[in-house]
Amino acid sequence: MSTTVTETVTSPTVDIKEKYSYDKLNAYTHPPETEADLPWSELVTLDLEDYGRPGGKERLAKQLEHAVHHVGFFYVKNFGIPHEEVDRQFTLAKNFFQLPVSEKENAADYNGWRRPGRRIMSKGIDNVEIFNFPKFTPEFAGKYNYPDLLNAHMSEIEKFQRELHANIVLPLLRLFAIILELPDEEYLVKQHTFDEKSEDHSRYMIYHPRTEQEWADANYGKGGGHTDLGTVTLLFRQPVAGLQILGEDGNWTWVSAQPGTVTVNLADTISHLTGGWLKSSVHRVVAPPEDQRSFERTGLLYFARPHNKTVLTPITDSPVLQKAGVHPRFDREVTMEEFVRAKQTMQLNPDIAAKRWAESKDGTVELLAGFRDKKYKE
Ligand SMILES: O=C(O)CCC(=O)C(=O)O
Ligand SMILES: [Fe+2]
Repeated sequence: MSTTVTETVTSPTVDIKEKYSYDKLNAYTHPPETEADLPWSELVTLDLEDYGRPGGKERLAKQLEHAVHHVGFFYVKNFGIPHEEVDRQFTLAKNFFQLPVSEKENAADYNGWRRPGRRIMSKGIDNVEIFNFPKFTPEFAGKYNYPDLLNAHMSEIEKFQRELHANIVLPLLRLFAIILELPDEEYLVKQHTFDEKSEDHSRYMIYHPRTEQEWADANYGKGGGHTDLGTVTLLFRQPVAGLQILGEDGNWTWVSAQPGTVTVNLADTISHLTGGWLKSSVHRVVAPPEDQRSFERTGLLYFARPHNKTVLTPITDSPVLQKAGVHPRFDREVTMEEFVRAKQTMQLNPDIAAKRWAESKDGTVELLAGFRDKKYKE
């Protein structure tokens, strides 16, 4: 047996793994639930355990039909990720946001760290800090300098992202295909395979507490109604209330924190692919009820998107869409890549966006090829 030098060399990876091991981090715990009596949204809960059973997909599709056409929001449970693994992600998020700015600011562009004060609001600046992880595919490998805290746990962060995609996003896309009566149940899955280039990302997010004056200056978050950009957004249970949905009746209701669930909302792209039949839901995050206002609100999210090359015209071989007589949303062929660019130009450049909204006469702004974004009532 040859002697090697490896036993005397300390690997930096081993060092950071030791330095940032979970027992040395500040453990995340959920803040207590609110006692406030709020108008809660009534959302269906899909039990994904049923998905693999005979007839399960069909049962779940039936259960989901109304929600995806009329509400745009629902919960899923039993998605095969142990809650300890989810809690570890919350702990990494908490500890990441506690790092000094000098350690956070290395990462760049849409992915990586975004400091508070960047998001567009009708009044005031935002209190939100974000870290986006692009997909763990070769296009993004080595593109960002992550802080050591995250590097120490990168394989688990990747595993978690891949599980969200495989255990939740793909099964939901098959359920949508069943609802749309597509001849190929894999139709949408084929536009969302993990390994091909797309701008999916997982996200750590924190809403910092605001003073009463800051909330008043920000109009209590009531101007922040928006739809998300992609296919579906997954949002882990967060007990600090704040998320609201705009219903078909024009009223806002609050999304409650159901234990063991992920909240799912449909977003713009799946709506484009179905000419608006699948509903991209309008939502916003407002000031938490008074008994929760002093808490940080930590978010764990996944934003699913189709491949960049996907053309966003309505699917042609769906009897459901044919019967509904849906129309394209754009006046020419638009790819996902173009749509992402157009929407992010508005999201990441508050000055450009504010100017365009100010110039708008009817509360809408043309985003791309005849498709208009609109502001939602407070
Ligand atoms: O934090 C939440 O509850 C929702 C966040 C959200 O709507 C978004 O990031 O698009
Ligand atoms: Fe959103």
